[in-house]
Amino acid sequence: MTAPHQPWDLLVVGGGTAGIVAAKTAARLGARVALVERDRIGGDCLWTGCVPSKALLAAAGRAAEARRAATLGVHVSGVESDFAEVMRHVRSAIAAIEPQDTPEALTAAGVHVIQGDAVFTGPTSVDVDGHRTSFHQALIATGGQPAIPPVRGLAEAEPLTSDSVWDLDTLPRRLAVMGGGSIGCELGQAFARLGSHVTLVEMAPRLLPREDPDAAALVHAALVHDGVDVLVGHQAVTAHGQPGSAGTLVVDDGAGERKVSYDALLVAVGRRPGSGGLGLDAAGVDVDPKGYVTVDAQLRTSSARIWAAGDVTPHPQFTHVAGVHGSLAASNAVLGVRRRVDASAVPRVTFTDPEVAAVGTPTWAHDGGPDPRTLTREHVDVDRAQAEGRTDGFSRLALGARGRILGGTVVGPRAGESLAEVTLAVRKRLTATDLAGTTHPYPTYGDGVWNAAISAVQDRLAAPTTRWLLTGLVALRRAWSKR
Ligand SMILES: Cc1cc2nc3c(=O)[nH]c(=O)nc-3n(C[C@H](O)[C@H](O)[C@H](O)COP(=O)(O)OP(=O)(O)OC[C@H]3O[C@@H](n4cnc5c(N)ncnc54)[C@H](O)[C@@H]3O)c2cc1C
Ligand SMILES: NC(=O)c1ccc[n+]([C@@H]2O[C@H](COP(=O)([O-])OP(=O)(O)OC[C@H]3O[C@@H](n4cnc5c(N)ncnc54)[C@H](O)[C@@H]3O)[C@@H](O)[C@H]2O)c1
Repeated sequence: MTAPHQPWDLLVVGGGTAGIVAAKTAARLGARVALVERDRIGGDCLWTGCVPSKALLAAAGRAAEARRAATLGVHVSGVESDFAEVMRHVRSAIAAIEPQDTPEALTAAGVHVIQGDAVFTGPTSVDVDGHRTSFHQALIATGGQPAIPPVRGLAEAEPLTSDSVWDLDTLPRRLAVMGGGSIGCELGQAFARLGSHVTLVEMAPRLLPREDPDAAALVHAALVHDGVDVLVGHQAVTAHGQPGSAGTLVVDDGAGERKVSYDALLVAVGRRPGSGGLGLDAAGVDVDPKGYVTVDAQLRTSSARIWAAGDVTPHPQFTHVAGVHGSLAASNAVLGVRRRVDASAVPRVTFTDPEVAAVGTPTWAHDGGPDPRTLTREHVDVDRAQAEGRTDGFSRLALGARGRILGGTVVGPRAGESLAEVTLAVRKRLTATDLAGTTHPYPTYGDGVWNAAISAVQDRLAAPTTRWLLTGLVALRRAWSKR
């Protein structure tokens, strides 16, 4: 291995989104940068996460659209999906995006790529497959892996995870999914729409436990409409099955056990951090009890020259967070500046149909707290939704003092796009009046958020003092007009 510039200004461990963005940022700033990746550059998002899941959802969505077209008077007969072709589409989406993330692309951006497994040997050095490399600053961006919960027989059954589900070449007739979070709901809906009989098992009392309950209820209804057997409040107790073959999952809702037979079992109950085997003790890097690398607001670890970003830290596990944090940590590391993480407006989208998009302060009472002040525009009152026959959604804003927009939840087609302005509003501390005074194009789903904001202004106009003032002004004007 050649190591022309040791010690590196920045050595990045992990070539997923956090590592790639960090390495490119540091190189752009003029630093001498190396990135170590043990597998494929691109990480979870490109190979097994966002890209394949959204490509699969797109195919499944087309099938659902074709079936739903009859409600608008368009009759499409014989809708069939060919799983092998669908998976070809998934792979072609990956192939189209991959060139941005190849070793050659990184080299062209000024990053030295080292293929291998990195292990820290001290606070300023790593070993990559036995070769010592030293650094002034390093960034840990090693992501995570799917978690397998300690359910009897589960590990032995070798279930599918979000890592391996993409290797399927035939559609499972019966798919059991453990976990009703983002992955479980997205993939459960996609497989159901493509023709699997899906049973979704979630131990919490509702799907998407981190989202507004009204949003979760709409997703639940949509999944049931797609033919998914949704079992909320069910804990998996035992799995009976051999690797790669049919089996049974025994689930319990507290009142009794029930057997779910499957041809394939997908486990989607969260991820664990990829901090094991990295030699973090030797580097003086602390992890929390769950194994996440602890970082301060500048993304510095407990070791002065080592930083961390992405899924290996306790921050929300999203590609956009990994990228923004990778860039921030890299500039702090190589410039010595003190940029801090801004957690006030981190948007998230679950790409089910309808989509669930949310940002900022929750739009529902949570953690035992009081109901927040919210304003909701149901999509039955949004003209675009009516025109498209897609009224299963809403736009909801959480407001603080003087109408400041603190958060929002949008549910509906392309809700993630509608959320962009709410994210900006939260980050820039805008008020409902700011949003209400901004002309929105008609007819769009954005009308939902706009009209929620307008109703906040209308509520203010209806307050007794304002009402009294306005009535007085109108009366004066009337008197003046009569002169
Ligand atoms: C099914 C699924 C769908 C998702 N959909 C979305 C979505 O729609 N939107 C969204 O925002 N997020 C989504 N996510 C989450 C998103 O994929 C992750 O948050 C993001 O990819 C994390 O990036 P990262 O750089 O932190 O880690 P990773 O992408 O996991 O990269 C870590 C890299 O480090 C390498 N590595 C680990 N240890 C070592 C070592 N010792 N030496 C060298 N290299 C090492 C690994 O091989 C890997 O390439 C999804 C995730 C899944 C699983
Ligand atoms: N659209 C997106 O942005 C997107 C999509 C997919 C994944 N992701 C990221 O990937 C991460 C992992 O996704 P995930 O869906 O695996 O995790 P998650 O944390 O979103 O959901 C896991 C779900 O599994 C349930 N669960 C836990 N143990 C269980 C058990 N033993 N039996 C039944 N249910 C159980 C939990 O109550 C929870 O609802 C997410 O945190 C998210 O950040 C993002």
